[in-house]
This record gives sequence, C-alpha cells and structure tokens, in this order.
Amino acid sequence: MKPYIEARQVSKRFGQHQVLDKIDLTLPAGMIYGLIGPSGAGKTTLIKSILGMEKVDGGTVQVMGATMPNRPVMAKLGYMAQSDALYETLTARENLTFFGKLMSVPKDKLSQMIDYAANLVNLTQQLDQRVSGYSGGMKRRLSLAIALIQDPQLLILDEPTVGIDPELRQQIWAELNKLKATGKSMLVTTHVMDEAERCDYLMLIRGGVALAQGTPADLKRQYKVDSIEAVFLKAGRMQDANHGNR
Ligand SMILES: Nc1ncnc2c1ncn2[C@@H]1O[C@H](COP(=O)(O)OP(=O)(O)OP(=O)(O)O)[C@@H](O)[C@H]1O
Repeated sequence: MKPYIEARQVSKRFGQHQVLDKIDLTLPAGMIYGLIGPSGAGKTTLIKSILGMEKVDGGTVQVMGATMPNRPVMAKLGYMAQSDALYETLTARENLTFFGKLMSVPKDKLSQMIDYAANLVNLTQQLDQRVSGYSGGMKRRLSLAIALIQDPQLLILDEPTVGIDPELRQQIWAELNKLKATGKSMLVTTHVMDEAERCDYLMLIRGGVALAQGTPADLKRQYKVDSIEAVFLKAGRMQDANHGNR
C-alpha cells in the first residue's frame, strides 16, 4: 500500500527566504506524525505544500498516490487550518451541515456524523448557538469537528489544540489514538512538548530544516536526553554550531 503522504526533498522559498530546505516526510497508514518546531520554522508552509496550497520550488509531494491539489483525494482528508474559517453568523450545527454537504457526506449519515463530531470535541450542548458567541477554544474545537465530519482517512491538523483546556486535550488525543487504531493517519503540528511525546513519529523542524526525525524514544536515545524538549534544544545547538563553522 502506498503511504498516505510521501514528500521528497521539498524546498520552498519566499523571495530570498528559504522556508523549507529539502524536507522528506513519509506518512504510512495508522500513524500519528508530529511536526514540531518554533514559530516560523516552516510547519504551516510544509502542510500547505503537502496539500498543494503552496507551489514548491523543488521536490515532489504525493498524497494517497496523487499529486495535489486533487479533488477525490481532498474528499478523503480532513484539514484543520491554523486559523479558523467558520461562518460566524451561523450556528455550529449549521457550519457542520454546510461543510458536511460540501464534503459530500451522504444525507442519511450527516446528522449522525454531526452528533459524533460535536460529541468528540465536547460541543453537543452548544451546537445550536451562533459561532459569533463562541470563545477561541470553542472555535478551535468546532474546526476540529469540521475536519472530522466526512470520516476522513487522513487528518492534517495545524495546531489543533491551541486554546483547548488540558482535560479536553487529553480526550482529543485519546480519540486521535482510536482513529489511528482503525488505520487512519494524522499529521499534526504542535508547539506543546507533551503532545510531541504522544506522536508515533516526529520531525523536529527549525529554520526550514528537518533537524531530526524518528520516534520519540529513538530521538531521546540518539541525543542521550530524557525529553523531546531536550532533544530539540540539543539538535538546535548543533545546528547553530554547524552554521557557525560555515
Ligand atoms: N506567503 C508568505 N510570504 C512570505 N513569507 C511567508 C509566507 N508564508 C510564510 N512565510 C514565512 O515563512 C516562514 C515559515 O512560516 P510558517 O507559517 O510555515 O511557520 P510555522 O512553523 O507554521 O510557524 P507558526 O508555528 O508560528 O505557525 C516564516 O518566516 C514566515 O514569515
């Protein structure tokens, strides 16, 4: 079976600024892949390049065996962007209905999927409230519910848990793991180190360069430290030292 995502040597520049430098990423079925890095590292640009929303300057990207953008593949994936794109004057239910129809969720399944997705993100009680009255965290949760509405095989989630309280974050991660157990895959960006530890595989990215890639356990072993945060700091110092030597 082809990997869900296969990116080879992806490079991207904005003007003179090299934002991605020869990135390789392979996401097979049944895996949670974490992209972790500081603000401006290139995580969102990598995701947009994978989705075909940014044109790359070098390298190749395939999603489910297709070059993006590709409509049939888009229908099989759920994408949660970093900024919420919601209809503020509509209720959450109306938003979910709109996006469900857009994603061609069968009519007889739509209300069941809305209940499932709303329950997952703990919005069942507020489903019929207008989004304009939602807090930032509630909007994040609704965006996640929308990404799940067509029961996608592949989820691409850009900072899905920003503004979400720790208890609900735990629940969301538990659900992501359940989805994974059914063969679905997720590409998730995060700043939060304990979330990085929950991923099956990580790419540490800084200044558009993949500093390190591996399972959390492998990375800690390789860098001889006991946390992903420490791996990051050590890999970053090594990157700085190499730059200094140039
Ligand atoms: N359309 C654009 N035009 C010019 N520069 C851009 C554009 N989009 C992103 N950049 C630059 O590319 C770099 C990487 O941005 P990107 O949003 O991919 O980082 P990130 O790792 O997702 O950061 P954050 O965690 O803050 O979202 C940044 O320096 C950003 O300013």
